[in-house]
Amino acid sequence: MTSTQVAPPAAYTDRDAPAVSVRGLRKSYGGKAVLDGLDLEVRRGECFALLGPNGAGKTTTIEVLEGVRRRDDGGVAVLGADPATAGRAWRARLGVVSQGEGAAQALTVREALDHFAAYHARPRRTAELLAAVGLEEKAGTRVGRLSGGQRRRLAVALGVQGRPELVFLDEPTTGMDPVARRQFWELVRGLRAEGTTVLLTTHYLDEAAELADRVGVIAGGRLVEVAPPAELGAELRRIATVTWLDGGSRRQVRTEAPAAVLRDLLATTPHEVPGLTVTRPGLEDVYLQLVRTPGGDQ
Ligand SMILES: Nc1ncnc2c1ncn2[C@@H]1O[C@H](COP(=O)(O)OP(=O)(O)OP(=O)(O)O)[C@@H](O)[C@H]1O
Repeated sequence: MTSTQVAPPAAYTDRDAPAVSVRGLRKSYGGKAVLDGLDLEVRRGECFALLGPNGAGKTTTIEVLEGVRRRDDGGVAVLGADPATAGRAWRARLGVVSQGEGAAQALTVREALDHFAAYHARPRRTAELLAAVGLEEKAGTRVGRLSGGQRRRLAVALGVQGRPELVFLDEPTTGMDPVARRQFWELVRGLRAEGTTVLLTTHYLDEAAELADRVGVIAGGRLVEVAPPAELGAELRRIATVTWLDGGSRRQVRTEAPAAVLRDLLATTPHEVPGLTVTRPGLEDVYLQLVRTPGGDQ
């Protein structure tokens, strides 16, 4: 590995230092660069959502941060340590919900939670976890018999069982039904209220908007933009679209000054303007444009 060794300065142990700090992260598979100089900072106590198309490198990034994947180059500090060399004490401060299948198929849900509780110094109570992820009725069911969405719920419960300072959630709600997703959102809000730092990946933009203090979009191997969800793509959001019906046909104007367009329109129309709407791009529109930019040639 040619990675730049980040010698964490004393400040990194400070509660005010970022939970995650990444500079110039590079990773290739078979000569093809997936991460091409990615910079990322996650502040202590925030919920940060990593967005990006399939194959953009979100899981690769998270795995490098968890210390389970080697990087080719770049400086990485997670809770003040380099994940490539950090030890068990550091790992105990992390919670991980990965995309993979869990183990312990033969145990019941309750047995699995009780079993893994022994690995933590201060585990959350099994009953509390079962309630938090809505698996109380499945407590006596073998893990191997759970549905896909129920397995995700169990994975989330196991990921937060040890009261981690920083939790990585890689597509945590994939396969969950809408009720379970909302339950999960409550869980994440609770974690955040306790001061836990959360780094999650998701393809659900409503989820990112609901949960994240800031979102980052990966495209073309880099983070192309970082902002609070409502401010992402501020430039793109300046353009409003005014639409209305004119003699049965639909008219549309894209403008940075919708009020002026409306004034002109109302001045020339004696009655109501049929079908009049003013819209601005939402998070999804902005996201789609960001991942289509030259930086993110997906
Ligand atoms: N072990 C590996 N060997 C070879 N290529 C890999 C390996 N792991 C990932 N890749 C490739 O690297 C790219 C990034 O994969 P990664 O899983 O990080 O993307 P992602 O953003 O998490 O995607 P998704 O949204 O689909 O989960 C993909 O093209 C993938 O095929």
